[in-house]
This record gives sequence, structure tokens and C-alpha cells, in this order.
Amino acid sequence: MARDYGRSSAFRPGLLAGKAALVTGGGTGIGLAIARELLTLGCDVSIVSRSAVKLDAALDALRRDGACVGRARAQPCNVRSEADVRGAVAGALEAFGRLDFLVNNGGGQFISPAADLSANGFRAVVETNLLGTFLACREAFTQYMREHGGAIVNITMVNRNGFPRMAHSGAARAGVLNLARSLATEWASSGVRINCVAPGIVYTPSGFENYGAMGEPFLNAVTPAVPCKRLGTAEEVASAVVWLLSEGAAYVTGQELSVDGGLSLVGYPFPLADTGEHSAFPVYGDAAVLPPAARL
Ligand SMILES: CCCCCCCCC/C=C/C(=O)SCCNC(=O)CCNC(=O)[C@H](O)C(C)(C)COP(=O)(O)OP(=O)(O)OC[C@H]1O[C@@H](n2cnc3c(N)ncnc32)[C@H](O)[C@@H]1OP(=O)(O)O
Ligand SMILES: NC(=O)C1=CN([C@@H]2O[C@H](COP(=O)(O)OP(=O)(O)OC[C@H]3O[C@@H](n4cnc5c(N)ncnc54)[C@H](OP(=O)(O)O)[C@@H]3O)[C@@H](O)[C@H]2O)C=CC1
Repeated sequence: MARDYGRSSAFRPGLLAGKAALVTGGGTGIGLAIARELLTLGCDVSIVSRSAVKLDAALDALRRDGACVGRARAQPCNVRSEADVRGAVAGALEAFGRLDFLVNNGGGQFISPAADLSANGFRAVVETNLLGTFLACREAFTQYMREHGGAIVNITMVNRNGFPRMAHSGAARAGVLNLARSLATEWASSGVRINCVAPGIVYTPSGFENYGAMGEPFLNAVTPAVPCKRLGTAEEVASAVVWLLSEGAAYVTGQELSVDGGLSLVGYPFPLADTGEHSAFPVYGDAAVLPPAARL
């Protein structure tokens, strides 16, 4: 059943009236839910991503959504391009005259054993997630927030123990968190806060399309691994983002908030059974005492 999203916002109407935000990857999935929540709360929002087609569809939906109070606009931008990012921030400022919030959500990766990753594949993922985030932060800061303050949220992922088979993305997201910690200190004197939201496994049709036929078996395997026994929704991530952007989080900076149904408490969600035969793994001491069931 279609959901009346606007009326279900956990925040008070008008909370962000008079503010303006830029959301990367704002045309689909989690980014679109963030844009919708911000607009519902009265914020003006620029959404940016590579595909003008996705952006147009999103803009259309947002403008038709009666709950969206703020003004919405879109601008194509590849966050891997310095010129595009500079232009996206300038475009947002030109349209709305201010830039209180930046949400670095645009990103992603593909699944691959680390040994098979080409330099170009690794670079593409690091550039998209880490360089793209840096460029957007720097442009938002130098073009506006240095003088006026602001709040930034980066979308990372539940990643504390690495992310086997997505090592490129795990490394990039760890970099994003560390970057946030550095900037939180460097830019505090300008009144800028910067935090991260780490989603666990959140079902977005657009995101899971990326994994093709692997998607459904993955969902079946991963859901039981989440302590709350379900995947998350894009709205649950958006809600955390809005809180971190809001004045209610005024004393929070340089942090990462997991929105993961408890997944980070219990570890890695992929089944490890298919990662190969492990007799090459070294043993010190008497391996013969290990019963067969203690050594697969
Ligand atoms: C089971 C279900 C699990 C589900 C897994 C569950 C994980 C849960 C947690 C995370 C969930 C999500 O993030 S869901 C969100 C998912 N959404 C996205 O990922 C969307 C955005 N992603 C992308 O655009 C791409 O993945 C990304 C690589 C970043 C950019 O792609 P581009 O085509 O622009 O890259 P290019 O510059 O053209 O290509 C650079 C190199 O990358 C390689 N490359 C690109 N895609 C590749 C691919 N699919 N497989 C191998 N290699 C690939 C190319 O071969 C090139 O290397 P050479 O051939 O050597 O030149
Ligand atoms: N869904 C999940 O379980 C999780 C998601 N995440 C992260 O959350 C974010 C949103 O994911 P989700 O909504 O699920 O998936 P989507 O695939 O719907 O979102 C990714 C968005 O990023 C945009 N994007 C990708 N590359 C670029 C680029 N180079 N420049 C600008 N925009 C770009 C895409 O738009 P376009 O193609 O038009 O460029 C798209 O809108 C991603 O960073 C994802 O990795 C993290 C953990 C878990």
C-alpha cells in the first residue's frame, strides 16, 4: 500500500523552513527519501547525480507530492568530477541563496573478490565514495559554510570489520569517516558540524538492481543475520540524517551513527560458507586435537 510519507515524518512541521540543502544521489533510494524528508520539513533541496533521467523522474515525483513544502531543483553532476561538483554547489547557491546542509549520499560499488579488482575498478569506487565526498565538502565549505556555518552528513556503511568482497568500498567508506573526523575539528570554528550515517542493509529497489540476479538470494540469506530480522527502509536512514542536520544535534560532530537494526553488533552479513576450502590456514600446536566439526 502506498504510504503517506509526509504525514508520517517523525519531526515537527516547518522544522527546517528557510534552510537549503544539497543531496548527492538524491534521485533514487536513500537519497530520494532524504530529499523528500527535508522538503516535507520546509527545506529547499537541490538533488544531484549523474543521470538526468533519474533526476527528472525524482523531481517530478517530489513536485507532485503535496507533503513536500520546500522548493526542489535538480542538476546533473558526477561527484568524481571536480568541475561538476564545483558547479553543483554554485548552482544550489544561485537557486536558493544559501546552503545550510550537505548530504553526501551518492555512491556505491560492485561485488568482487579483492584479488580480481583492477586498479581502475578500485579507483572508480574510491573516487566515487571518498574523493566525491571530499570535493563536495570542500566546495560547500569554501563557497558558503566557511562564512555561514552548516551541517554535513555523509552516508557510509556498516563497515567496522571491513567488507569482504567489497574491499574497495569498505576502504573508501572508512576513509570518509576519518575525513569527517578531521573536518569536524578543522571546521568547528566556522560553525560546521560533520557526521556520518552508516546504513546496514536497507532495501532500495534502485540499489539492489545494481546486483542483478545475486540480489534475491542475498536478501534471503542476509535477513536472518540482522538482529531485528528485517532489512531497513530508506526512510529510517533519512530520519537519522535529518536529526543530525537539525539543531537538536548541535553538540554532535565527527561521529558515525549506525542505522542497521543491530547488524553491527553481530558482524558480517554474508554467508561465509562459500569462501573456499581453508586447509591452507596455518595452525600452531596440535591440530589433531581439534575434532572434525571444529575445523571445516
Ligand atoms: C549479492 C547481492 C549483494 C548485495 C550487497 C549488499 C551490500 C549492502 C551494503 C551496500 C548497499 C549499497 O551500496 S546499494 C547501492 C548500490 N548502488 C550503486 O552502487 C550505484 C552506483 N554504482 C556505480 O555506479 C558503480 O558501481 C561504480 C563502480 C561506483 C561506478 O561505475 P562506472 O561504470 O562509472 O565505473 P567506470 O569508471 O566506468 O569503471 C571503472 C572500473 O570499474 C569496473 N566495474 C564497474 N562495475 C563493475 C562490476 N559490476 N563488476 C566488475 N567490475 C566493474 C569496470 O570494469 C572498470 O574497470 P576496468 O575494466 O579495469 O577498466
Ligand atoms: N541500500 C543499502 O543497503 C546501503 C546503501 N549504502 C549507500 O547509500 C547510498 C545510497 O544507496 P541506495 O539508495 O541504496 O542506492 P542507489 O543506487 O539508489 O543510490 C546511489 C545513488 O548515487 C548516485 N551516484 C552514483 N555514482 C554517482 C556519481 N559518480 N556522481 C553522482 N551521483 C552518483 C546514483 O545516481 P546516478 O546513477 O544518477 O548517478 C544514485 O542516485 C550509496 O552511497 C550506497 O552505497 C550504504 C550501505 C547500505
